Amino acid sequence: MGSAPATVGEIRRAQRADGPAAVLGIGTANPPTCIAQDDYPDYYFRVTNGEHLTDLKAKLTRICKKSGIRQRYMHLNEDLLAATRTSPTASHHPSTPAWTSPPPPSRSSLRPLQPKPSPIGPPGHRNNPPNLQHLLRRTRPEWRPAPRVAPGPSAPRCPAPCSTSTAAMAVAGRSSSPKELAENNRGARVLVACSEITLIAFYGPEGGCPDNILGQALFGDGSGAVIIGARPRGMEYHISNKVPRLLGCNVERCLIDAFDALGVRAKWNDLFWAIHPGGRAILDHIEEVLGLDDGKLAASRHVLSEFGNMSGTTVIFVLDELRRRRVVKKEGEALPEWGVMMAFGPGITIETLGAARSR
Ligand SMILES: CC(C)(COP(=O)(O)OP(=O)(O)OC[C@H]1O[C@@H](n2cnc3c(N)ncnc32)[C@H](O)[C@@H]1OP(=O)(O)O)[C@@H](O)C(=O)NCCC(=O)NCCSC(=O)CC(=O)O
Repeated sequence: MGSAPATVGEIRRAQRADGPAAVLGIGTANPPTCIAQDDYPDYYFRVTNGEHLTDLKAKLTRICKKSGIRQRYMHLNEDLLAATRTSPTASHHPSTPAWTSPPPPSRSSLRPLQPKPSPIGPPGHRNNPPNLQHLLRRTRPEWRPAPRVAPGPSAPRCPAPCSTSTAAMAVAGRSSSPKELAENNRGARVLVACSEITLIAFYGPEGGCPDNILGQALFGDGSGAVIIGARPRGMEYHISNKVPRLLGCNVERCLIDAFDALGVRAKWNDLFWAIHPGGRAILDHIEEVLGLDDGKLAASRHVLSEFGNMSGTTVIFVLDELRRRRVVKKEGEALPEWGVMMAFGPGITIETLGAARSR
């Protein structure tokens, strides 16, 4: 006898995610040309042949100073202007350079928009590129599903340019919103991508029309993307009290393997140490099992004391602290040639790196 067929309710429950949609990853990118806000008035009036509009330039300078903006990134730069400029007389305004249709920002003009791993996320996703089922992209002036990636009903439309990312992420109850896609499709990962470029609003200064100048002082180019999915497993700390001892029992084996691979015979007290200070007891156990002298783990203890355990970031702070300590070393003190960088993670994992000091 076969089992009873699944009910419609069971099928729908199986298709849907169990939890609410959440942002699982965030990525941002900007074009490589960065212009300091203090330099912008000179740059703008130079490239637009508007130096004679001294009052307007003074106005832009005042606006820039009060803008709270230190710098902006722009795809449009002087190389692109020079390459696309046609003739000075072809412009709409006498001071406005004219150019043929500039190319859209190429992939290579943006740093890779690799979504950063989120501190929350389903197992196996922390360091892996997500498997995306849906892509929503911002196209002026609306949000639409990208062709072929998210077939089906239209995406929600969010016409106000500055709020599009937020609106596109927040809008609920409409077909094909990221929230709907994520919650109605178990395991779905939705990429919401937004890219803004000032190129289409870049024009020369109009004498007698000071209103327009503000826009030239505010906007910059940037892209952002978020990955939305449902039922991420929130990160919870379950740290066994065996961790310090387990690490203590295994570090020596890891160190031997790391230095054997380098062909280096190391005495532990002859090394410098950058250990992830996961907890004071971990440092105590490692110090004890390796018979390390007092002070060998001082940089790790200092970072733990001053910053706590910042997970993966902590060991970089330790490296920086070692560098700082090297600068203020005592007269005649010999610096170790070789050292160890070591960090721990869930599982339990131990990552070990033997490295030589640069001269
Ligand atoms: C927590 C400690 C500072 C406590 O210091 P001591 O062990 O010297 O003190 P102690 O034995 O008197 O313990 C003090 C109290 O802490 C409690 N305690 C100790 N270890 C615990 C644990 N793992 N979980 C929950 N409670 C714990 C004890 O029961 C005790 O409770 P009571 O007072 O009620 O009796 C230390 O054990 C420590 O540094 N542990 C290592 C923490 C760790 O594993 N970090 C790795 C994080 S993961 C990581 O770093 C990697 C990553 O980010 O991915």
